[in-house]
Amino acid sequence: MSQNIQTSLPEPIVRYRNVTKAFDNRVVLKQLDLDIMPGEKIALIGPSGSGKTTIARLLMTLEQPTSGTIEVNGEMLWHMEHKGKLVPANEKHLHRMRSSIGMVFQHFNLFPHMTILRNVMEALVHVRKMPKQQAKERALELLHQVGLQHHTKHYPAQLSGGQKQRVAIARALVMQPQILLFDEVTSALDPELVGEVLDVIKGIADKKDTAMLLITHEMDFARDVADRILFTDGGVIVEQGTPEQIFENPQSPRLRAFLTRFLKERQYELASETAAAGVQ
Ligand SMILES: Nc1ncnc2c1ncn2[C@@H]1O[C@H](COP(=O)(O)OP(=O)(O)OP(=O)(O)O)[C@@H](O)[C@H]1O
Repeated sequence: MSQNIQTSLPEPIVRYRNVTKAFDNRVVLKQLDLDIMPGEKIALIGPSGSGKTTIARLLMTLEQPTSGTIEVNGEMLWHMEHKGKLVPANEKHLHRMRSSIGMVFQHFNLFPHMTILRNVMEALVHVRKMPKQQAKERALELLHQVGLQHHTKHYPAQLSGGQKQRVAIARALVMQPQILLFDEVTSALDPELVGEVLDVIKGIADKKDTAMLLITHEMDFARDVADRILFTDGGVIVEQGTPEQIFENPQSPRLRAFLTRFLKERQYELASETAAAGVQ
């Protein structure tokens, strides 16, 4: 007797279709097609100005596409149904869609007048309308997870850059987003603080089934964390693949040139660090 077993592939949680973005007639993203699967970890690499941040800002509703569509969980981000027709999204729709997406920025964006605990609780209480005690418990759990359980009463100004960034990560995680966006989260940090933030992100990537879009210039980190790497240049995805494919067998001349340049810069940095250490 044959059994009719139906296997259905999971649906992407994010779907960019033919998305173009122009600023003042200057096209910075060209006809982007991208699916992000549930739990998938994607690293976006590429030269400065290649459109990486724009990809994330479009999803975060900080920018609107010039053309094309973005769907989250099968629902249009920038459009909504009204009387059976698709109409431009209103603020309420955008707000609801945004609530399943978390973002961590380069410059932390913490509230300076609030304690670390309040910073992490704030959105639970005011956006999710969660009772304060429950929000506090959830926030404390997250602060523990990022290793800041002893700093809950401190203010952002009392923390190092790495600690501030870990608060920002806890604040994004506390909302239990389906997808987390990290935009160059270590590029404003002193080199000695980079590792602690990358370790926290790696820990989250290993433990949680949250999808992640990581924009990074840290190639070793991208290799460690990502399931898939996208290389963008000139507003298009030039090449994509597993970390092994991208770093060990790059196909396009643009990606090869980018990686070569990156390696040279890295060697130069290492040589400078070694020379500086020798002088001390
Ligand atoms: N609000 C804006 N107005 C005008 N131009 C913009 C705006 N935001 C981005 N751009 C331009 O769009 C292009 C792509 O920028 P984007 O920040 O997406 O690149 P990126 O790959 O993230 O670069 P980086 O690695 O330097 O952050 C750049 O040329 C940038 O100057």
